[in-house]
Amino acid sequence: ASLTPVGPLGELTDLAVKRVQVADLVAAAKFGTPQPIDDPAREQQVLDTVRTKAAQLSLDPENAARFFRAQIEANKLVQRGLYARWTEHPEEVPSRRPDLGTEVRPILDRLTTDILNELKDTEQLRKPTLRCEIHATFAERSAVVLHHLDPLHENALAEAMRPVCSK
Ligand SMILES: O=C(O)C(=O)C[C@]1(C(=O)O)C=C[C@@H](O)C=C1
Repeated sequence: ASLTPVGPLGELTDLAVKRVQVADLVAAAKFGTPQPIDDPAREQQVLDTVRTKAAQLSLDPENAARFFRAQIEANKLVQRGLYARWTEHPEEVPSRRPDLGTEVRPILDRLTTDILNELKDTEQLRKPTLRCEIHATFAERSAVVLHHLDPLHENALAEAMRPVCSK
């Protein structure tokens, strides 16, 4: 059985869901350590990689970077939400702390590649049109149901998908 959201933006939406879900691992890696949620140097590195790989795919690098800035904002939204939750309910803090550098960021790096390939595959559709907005809405709504997203991750997904039709 496929758990991919419906329509031509289903795969891209699915990858955005995966990225906001990895935010749980990022938060688990950082919570209770001095490592801050915001890491501007890492963000710069992610965006530099995005621009380089976008150019290799003949995608507009600035458009791709805009999409990834939204992915990063969405990721931080989840991290902050989980910090608030875990501060209030310490019993919900994950028992294992994943390693950010060797375990969590490599997952994000693979998602960067996958998302860029989907941006390429959906390039024709992703224009500021009602058609694109409708497909984005359907994919988002189905993702929320398929993945049982809680309000925190649902809001983060909405943030992540905001620039999807703004080619
Ligand atoms: O890699 C991290 O440390 C993260 O928190 C993930 C992430 C991202 O979404 O790529 C988000 C916030 C940080 O400022 C840097 C990067």
